[in-house]
Amino acid sequence: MASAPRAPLYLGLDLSTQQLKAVVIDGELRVVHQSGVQFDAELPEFRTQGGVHIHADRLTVTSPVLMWVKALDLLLDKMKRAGLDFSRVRALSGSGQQHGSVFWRRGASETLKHLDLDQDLHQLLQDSFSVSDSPVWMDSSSTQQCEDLQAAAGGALRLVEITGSRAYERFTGNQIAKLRQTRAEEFQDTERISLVSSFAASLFLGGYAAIDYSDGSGMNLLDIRTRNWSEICLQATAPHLDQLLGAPVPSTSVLGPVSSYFVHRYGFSESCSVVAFTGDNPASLAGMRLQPGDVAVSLGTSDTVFLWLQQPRPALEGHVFCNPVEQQEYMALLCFKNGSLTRERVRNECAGASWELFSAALSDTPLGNHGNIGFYFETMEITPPVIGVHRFDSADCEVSSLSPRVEVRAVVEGQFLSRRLHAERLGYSIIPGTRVLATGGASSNKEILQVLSDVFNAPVYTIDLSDSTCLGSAYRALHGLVAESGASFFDVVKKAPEPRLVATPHPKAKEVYDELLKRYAQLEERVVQKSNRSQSHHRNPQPPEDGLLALTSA
Ligand SMILES: Nc1ncnc2c1ncn2[C@@H]1O[C@H](COP(=O)(O)OP(=O)(O)O)[C@@H](O)[C@H]1O
Ligand SMILES: O=C(CO)[C@@H](O)[C@H](O)COP(=O)(O)O
Repeated sequence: MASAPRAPLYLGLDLSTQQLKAVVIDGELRVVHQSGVQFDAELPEFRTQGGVHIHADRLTVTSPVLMWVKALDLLLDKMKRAGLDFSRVRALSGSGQQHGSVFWRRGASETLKHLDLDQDLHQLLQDSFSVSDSPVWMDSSSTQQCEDLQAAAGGALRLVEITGSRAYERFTGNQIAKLRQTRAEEFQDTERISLVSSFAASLFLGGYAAIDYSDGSGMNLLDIRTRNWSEICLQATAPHLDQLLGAPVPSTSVLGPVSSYFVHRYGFSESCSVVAFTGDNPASLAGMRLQPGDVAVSLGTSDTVFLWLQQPRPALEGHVFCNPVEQQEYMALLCFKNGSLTRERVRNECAGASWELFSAALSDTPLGNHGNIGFYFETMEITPPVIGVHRFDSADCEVSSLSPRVEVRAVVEGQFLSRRLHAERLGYSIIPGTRVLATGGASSNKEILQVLSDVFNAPVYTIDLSDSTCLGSAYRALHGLVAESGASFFDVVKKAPEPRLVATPHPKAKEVYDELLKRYAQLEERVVQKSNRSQSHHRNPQPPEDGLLALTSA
């Protein structure tokens, strides 16, 4: 049934690595509109590949901040042309790729307050950023700053206890420390630092938006228990950093009404509320209505595995974030950098650049791939932190190539064995009744999901949209309006359609993959040792005190 012509709508956005997307839902939680802007294809003037620029050192990875602004201009124009009545939007929220940072130049807050209706945002804001290329989550160039932060905090484990993660190169605090040290002038000229999520919220607010607890947990700066910036981490990162960041807020906070620029230019209502934006993985948790016991596997640019956590469980691998929908609880996350782009590269080389042929190769090859196992860490991986492509035959001998169809199955099986291995190492296991909820671009591929189901030996479910981040943002917008009065997120979204079962494990899956997982673990150890040996050959470093040699980049 269509919604009444004046019935309220809720807008959810996602500013991710490769695109900016929007979903609009009505009060019955039905999707009434979807739009998107692909950075590479629709904003070619910024010359990005997969939404980013990889610098000559292969470690520094950035995106042009004005590309993101221009994408918002384009997206809103598209939505207007498609006939979306913005005046019905009661609340909006959004998400951004995690960890990325935006550096606002002195005076930018005044510019944001007085936006001229007749100009596009990207014209109005062209001088508003002290750093034009924002560091993003794929960056792994801040190894030194990670070591410094861990030393200041009293070791990696102590940092985990405070912030939920040991020091990671892509985490915002380490990127800020690097920028302060290497680009002092730009840093001096900075008035405010946003995450990608709070940056996007600032555009809608016409003023600086607060960072929410959940995305703030991906910075190595937030104390995830007190939900305040950690003094130790702030001091180790940059002077007066709390002023540059502003105070963090609960993820359900209403930050204020949409700015008059959006009211007059696009017809938003003056009372449309902007609810705090958060990270894309936390938003995805909301979009899939993940429950304790479920395991989410996101197959976007990055692959991530995440779960609902009642209490933080500190570990040197993976992350604990504040939960985006239940303020006193948490979520755990593992991130893998070599996800969709690696599958795409193998598709291009082995399956004629066609997902249909890629899927056919998966269907035509047997579970376990005749014992062949592959590691495809084409760029410096996060979990585990190694680089290199390695293929092994059934006798564990390293081989230089595999036939195209075997290579296709090797990349997908290898990735999912790794997701399962590292999730199990953190203590998470699939038990009868566990649902694996898949999302992200590659979750539209049934054959890939069949391999996921087989490797995890568990049923895989999806929601109707492969894009749970936008949907989660729209749900969060709706919840934000009533969260203050104590309404729970799950009560507000109880009418949402249940996830659908899309794959069940093959009867032989357990036998095949329990065995293969053991071999995968041993071979991964070999690959890590080999990579560490070649790194120490290049750099000859002293082993760090806490044994975290893995932190160092190639
Ligand atoms: N049919 C498909 N099979 C496998 N992967 C796909 C398919 N369609 C899209 N993808 C992958 O989805 C990725 C984009 O995922 P998405 O979640 O939209 O990215 P992000 O949100 O990180 O920008 C693409 O890089 C592409 O490799
Ligand atoms: O670094 C992480 C999570 O820690 C990534 O998951 C980013 O949040 C990017 O997300 P996608 O664009 O791949 O969805």
